[in-house]
Order: sequence, then structure tokens, then C-alpha cells
Amino acid sequence: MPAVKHMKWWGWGVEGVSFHWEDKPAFPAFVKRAMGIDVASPPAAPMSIEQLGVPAPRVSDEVRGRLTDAVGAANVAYDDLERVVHTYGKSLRDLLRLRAADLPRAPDVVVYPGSEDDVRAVLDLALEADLVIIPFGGGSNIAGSLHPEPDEERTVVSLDLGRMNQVLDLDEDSGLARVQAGVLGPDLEEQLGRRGWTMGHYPDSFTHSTLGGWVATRSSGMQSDKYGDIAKISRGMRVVQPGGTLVVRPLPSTSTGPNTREMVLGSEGRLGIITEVTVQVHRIPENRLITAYLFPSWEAGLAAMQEISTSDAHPSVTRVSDSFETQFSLSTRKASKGFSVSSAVGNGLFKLLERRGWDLDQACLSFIGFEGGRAHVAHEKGIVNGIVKAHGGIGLGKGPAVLYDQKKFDTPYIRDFVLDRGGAADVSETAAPWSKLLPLYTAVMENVRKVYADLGVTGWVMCHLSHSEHSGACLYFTFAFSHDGVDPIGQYDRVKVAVQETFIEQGGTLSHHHAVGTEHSRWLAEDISEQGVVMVQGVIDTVDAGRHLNPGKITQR
Ligand SMILES: Cc1cc2nc3c(=O)[nH]c(=O)nc-3n(C[C@H](O)[C@H](O)[C@H](O)COP(=O)(O)OP(=O)(O)OC[C@H]3O[C@@H](n4cnc5c(N)ncnc54)[C@H](O)[C@@H]3O)c2cc1C
Repeated sequence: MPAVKHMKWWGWGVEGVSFHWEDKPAFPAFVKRAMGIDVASPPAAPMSIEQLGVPAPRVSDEVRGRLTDAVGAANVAYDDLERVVHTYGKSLRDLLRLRAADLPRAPDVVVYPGSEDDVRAVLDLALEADLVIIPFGGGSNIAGSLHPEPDEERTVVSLDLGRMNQVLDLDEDSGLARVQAGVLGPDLEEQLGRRGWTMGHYPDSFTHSTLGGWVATRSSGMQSDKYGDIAKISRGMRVVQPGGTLVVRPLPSTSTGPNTREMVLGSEGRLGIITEVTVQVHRIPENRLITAYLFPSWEAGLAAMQEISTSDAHPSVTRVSDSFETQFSLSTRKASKGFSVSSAVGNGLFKLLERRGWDLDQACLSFIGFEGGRAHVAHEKGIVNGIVKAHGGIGLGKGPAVLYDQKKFDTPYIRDFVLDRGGAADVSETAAPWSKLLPLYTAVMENVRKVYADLGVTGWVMCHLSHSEHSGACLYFTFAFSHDGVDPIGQYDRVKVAVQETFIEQGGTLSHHHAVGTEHSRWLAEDISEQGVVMVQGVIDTVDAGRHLNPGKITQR
């Protein structure tokens, strides 16, 4: 098979890497209190791929022959491991299904095209032989955007773009790079970095997600405050569709509407296969600085973020955790390095804050990022320091922020650790105007705790604000509980529905950056109106009348 990197079939990240609590002294007590989990309890026995009972591939000899003709025998796979890796994304539901050997339908074949001509050949075959195509990037989505419909009778082809991973052209005058859609985050930044450029898109899933996947899910990276989300970064694209190839030229702006670029963003494979994207790139900044702050309350932190968003400072990152996420963050700090509960208490900071009247259980940790020339960074930091002070916050310096920056891509491994010990954890995020954020937050926290009480489970819910815009921001909730072992998916559904319904009731969107998929599609009409769904379905039906492209996602049809 081609040398395309994939994650573990049963969890997050690369084989052999996992979360360890032994060097984090506060973690055992925290996870016991939050979820009732004993870190010393033996983990669930690892499953073998044979235990999944993967359904046999349904592919005629003729289709096998023609797929080989289209991309070469070395780039077509029928084995169980390849097909399982390409069945699900990484949502909690996906992982629980795998652990329950719940695999009603897997792709019948995985195909690795090496060029846009290969993609065209596979799509033309799909139209002629009535096959289904599901484009695959890194498989990191958490919205149920990948799995075939359970009752799909046609042959399902997973089209993995992983061989198409090159920066094709860099227009340095315009700051535009033409890039193949299958490139993973680190490979993209490495190719741009060699020439002194960056795209600046760093989702927490950066290491295992692709440019095409980001566009197809309307992704947002942690530095979106400066670089914009993928909708802003992507200027041009090429999309192989049943009727022809959609070409969106990389213009800085246009009044030609309705906008086809906007239609492809978030289309989750339903409007064709994105083969190339022309993205906005920037010279690597002279300085990159992330600073930590501590606020006396969530309300103070939120008010400060709002003021920063409308100030003359334009930080690259704005993030404040509520007190619950702050406690979680402190529990995962290593004993010996930088800022930790013990070192903070030891150096008297917390005692000083208590003397000043702080309730430390309410303290909220914040990270603000700055990028640019030295004078520019100093100027912006000065503005932010003033705003933080005005809202009662204090600066903690670079120490804790350096640690945050180093471990941000490791945090996802914690979920597998928890899953192995009878726990369930997932996230839901939304965006809403500033005026609605606090009531929305309060309602979500109350409603999740009510569900935990109804279910009789020990659970935790925490939140941070990030991705600030002029008119509002994203609230990102993480929920975790120890399930009863009998019906974890049913229990997860109760919590997830409570969160999502509260988002809609309180004026938020169903997701700020995780897309619709199948996980959020039941709230689509409430989010974009019934007429909005009619328009979206109309575009899908026009482009793909035969439902050959990832059917069932976004609109459930
Ligand atoms: C731990 C974790 C952290 C995460 N953090 C973030 C975050 O910070 N920000 C964020 O935005 N998201 C985040 N996500 C969600 C996920 O990483 C994004 O949705 C990402 O954009 C998916 O990219 P992918 O390449 O993995 O796509 P996949 O999961 O492979 O596919 C997602 C969808 O896009 C379609 N697709 C993929 N490639 C193409 C293509 N070339 N043409 C057409 N359709 C295509 C697929 O058919 C599918 O419908 C996170 C997920 C996890 C598990």
C-alpha cells in the first residue's frame, strides 16, 4: 500500500503513543473526583481487528479490474484493517461503536488516487457502475461525516487523498500557495516553512487532519483570531464533480454571487472531491508569543475577551477557560516543570491572591497569543495587559503558556485512557453573539448536570471561550462521565442532545467548527431554517442527482 500515514483504528493518534498520568501528581485525585475513575484500575483489554467481524467486501470483478486500471494495483486495498481505518472518524460515538464491534457497513474498497486525473477516472467509474464514493482526508472528524449508510447496497469506495500531498506552487507576490488537498497539517507547514512561509491553521487535530478535510468541514484553528478560519484562508479550489470540474479562482474578493467557494466550504464530500486548494499564506512571523493570565471569575474573563476583540490589539489566540477547565488543566501539569498547583502555592502566588480576596476555586486560566515584529508584539501585549488588569486579572508570564503550546496536540490521547477505564468523553462547541454567551454557558452547565443526575453517573463538564470575533465568539464544552457499561451510547446521546438543544435554544449555532455530518444534522433546520435546508438540498441534488457522493451527511438524505 502507498506510504500514507493513518491513525490507530481504535483511537486517537499514532500507534505506541498514549496518555500517562504517573508524572502528573494532581491527575489521579482529579479524575476520581470528576468522573469516579480510579487511574490504577486495569484498562480494558485491547481488541483485535478479527473481533470486529468486518463484513466482506462487495465488489464485482469488473469494478475491481477497472479500479486497478484507474489508479494502479498498488493503490487499491480490500483488507479489513484498511477498510476499518476508513469507516469512522474519531467522535465518541465512532469509538464506542468500534469498541462494541458495531460495524454494520464498512467501505468495500479503499482507493488512493495520485492525481486529479485519477480522481476523475474513479468518479466516472462510480457514475457508470453506480458506486458510492466517500472522500477521506485524515479521518479525524467528530461529526459522523465518514461512515457509509448502514443499509447501503451499492459498492462503497473510500477515496483517500493521502498521496496528493504537495505544495504545487507559491506565488510570493500575492501570498498564495496552490496545494493538493490530501496534505496533512505538519507536511503542509514543513513544505511552506522551508521557504519561510506559514498558513497559520492549527486545529487541535493538526497532526492528523488534511487541507481537503478542513475545507470540507469548515475548520477553525487555534490562531484563527489572526489568520482566520479555513473559510477565510481558502481562496481558490478545484473540485471534481459528476458534471465537470468546478474551478474557483483565487481572487481576493468578488461580487459574483451566490458564491460557489462558500458552497464547497463545509460540503463534507457531498459536492465533489476537492483536489486542490489555493490558500492565503504569510511570512513566518519574527516573534510568536503566548502569555498566560489568571482571572478571578469566568464573567471577568469573558468581559476581558470581549473588550480585547474590539480593541486595537489583534492577538492571534484568545482563550479563557472556566474554573472547571482550569482545574482540569492544573491536574495535567507535570510535577517538575513550570507552573503547577504546587509551584504556584509554593511561590506564594495563590496565597497572595487569597489575601486579595480571590476565591481560587473560581479562578480562570487564559492564554493570549501575539505574533509579528518585536515592537508590534510589545504594543499589542501592552493593550491586552491593560484590559486584563481592568477586569481584575493578573499576568502569569510565558511559563504556563509554553507548556500549553507544547502539549496541545497530546491532550486528545486522554480520551482513550478514559475510555479504557469505563469513562466517556466528548466535546460540543458553538458560536453566539457576545450578548448571548453567558446565558448560553449557564444553561448548558445546568442542563448537563441535570442529565448526569438523572442518569445517576459521576460526570464533569467544562468550557473555554476561543476564536473571538467582533460580534461574538466560540464556546467549547467538554463533557466526561463514567458510564454504566450497559448503554454508553444511549447515555452519551442524552448528554449530547442536552448540550445541542441548549445551543439552539440560547441562540448559538449547532457547531462552530466541527461541521454537521450525521451527528448534528437533526438540528440543521433550526440552525439555518427550513428554507435553508431546501436550498442546501437543492444544490446537492443538482450536483449529485444519483447520490454517489457521501450520501446521508448534512441533510440526512
Ligand atoms: C482530538 C480532536 C481535535 C480536533 N480539533 C479540531 C480543531 O481544533 N478545529 C477544527 O476545526 N476541528 C477539529 N477537530 C475535528 C476534525 O479534525 C476536523 O473536522 C477536520 O477538519 C477533519 O479533517 P480530516 O482531514 O481528518 O477529514 P476527514 O475526517 O477524513 O473527513 C471529514 C469530511 O470531509 C470530507 N472530505 C475529506 N477530504 C475531502 C476532500 N478532499 N474532498 C471532499 N471532501 C473531503 C469527508 O468525506 C468527510 O465528510 C478535532 C477532532 C479531534 C478528534
